[in-house]
Amino acid sequence: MTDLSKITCIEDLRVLAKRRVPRMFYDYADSGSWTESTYRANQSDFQSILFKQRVAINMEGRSTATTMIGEPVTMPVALAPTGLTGMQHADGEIAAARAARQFGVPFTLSTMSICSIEDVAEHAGKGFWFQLYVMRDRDFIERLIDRAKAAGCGALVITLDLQILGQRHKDIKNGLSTPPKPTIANLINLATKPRWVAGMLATPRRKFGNIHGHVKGVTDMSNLGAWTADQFDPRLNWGDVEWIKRRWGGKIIIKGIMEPEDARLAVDSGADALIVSNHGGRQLDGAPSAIAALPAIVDAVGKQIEVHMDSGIRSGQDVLKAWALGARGTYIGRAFLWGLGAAGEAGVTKALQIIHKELDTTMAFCGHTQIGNVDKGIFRAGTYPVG
Ligand SMILES: Cc1cc2nc3c(=O)[nH]c(=O)nc-3n(C[C@H](O)[C@H](O)[C@H](O)COP(=O)(O)O)c2cc1C
Ligand SMILES: O=C(O)C(=O)c1ccccc1
Repeated sequence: MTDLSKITCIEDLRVLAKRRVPRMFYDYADSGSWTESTYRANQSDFQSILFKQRVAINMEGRSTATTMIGEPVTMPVALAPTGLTGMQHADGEIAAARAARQFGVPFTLSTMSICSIEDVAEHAGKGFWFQLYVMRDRDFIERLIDRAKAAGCGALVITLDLQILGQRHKDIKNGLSTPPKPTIANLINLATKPRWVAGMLATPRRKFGNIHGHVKGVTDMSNLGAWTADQFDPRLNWGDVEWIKRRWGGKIIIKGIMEPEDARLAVDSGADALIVSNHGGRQLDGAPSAIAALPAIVDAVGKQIEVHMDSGIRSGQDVLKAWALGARGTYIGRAFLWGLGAAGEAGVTKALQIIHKELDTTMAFCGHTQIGNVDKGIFRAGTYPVG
């Protein structure tokens, strides 16, 4: 067991993950597309918003508990769907789902996970959501939807911002694939990651669990970029959301909205929530940060639909800022992936503990004890909105 007692912030988890995770998979997570300017803006725009410090207000009896799409959560934070999570750590999706369940926050499983829906279902709690990527093969998508339903997933998160893949230079240079190819460079790098290798040798799961063995003819996914270009449906549109919603029959969350006009279409689609997101800066480089895009979307549709956000959250302070600007839920991607890479399930738990403590303490310093009462009044005038 790793001693996590000196780990005090998400940045510490990132540094440890970088040491323990093979370079190809560390780089895959810590990448944005092209110049990575949107990836950077996601964080720097959070930092430019300043709090108003209040004093001598009773801080006792604090609570960060609320609901996301009616689901009780201990704080408005869910684990974002992330592809290849089981390559950050052996059986990574199971580890993350267990940590989320224990903490009382939702876990979202990506279509592109290593552990399958069925693998994870045994370990996930009530907040087990499935993220859908729409492929050209509609029969496969229908089966995927049915599998998520059979596994008891409480919401379907439909991602609309990845019909094609934003180019991430490092993935191409590293020859990203799962399992990694036995090249000299990879073998040399793996030799420096004994914990990771030992974990992987103890599990059979190294390929895409929702896809391998479920789609006829799909065996070679070693070139992920080429495979995505081949399989993902570039014609995806709002009409598809309609048939998916009908087939699913449960709660729907639309992921990847950055503009009020698309937010209105998400409302029209009958979704229960939308996620303001630029995919963690991994798709359209040059798009604004998600925290900059959030206020206009809350203004446009916040009374009709639950607005969530992700992209750039690295602390509980960021969660509080998003909440105060109207996000009724947030998602963390890298923040939990780094915990996972650093120390498996315990590392994800650590990430959640860090974020919860930062959220709770900052709320108190801003003069509030109940997250439900927090609004824009916690900000210094002139430091928001950003962008
Ligand atoms: C390594 C990685 C893989 C991802 N894979 C998916 C995915 O399979 N499906 C999806 O909808 N979003 C995916 N995303 C985007 C996340 O769901 C989320 O929008 C993003 O990570 C939020 O930004 P953050 O990492 O700064 O918190 C991925 C993000 C990362 C970092
Ligand atoms: O890497 C990603 O951001 C992502 O969503 C994805 C896309 C295609 C395959 C695997 C993951």
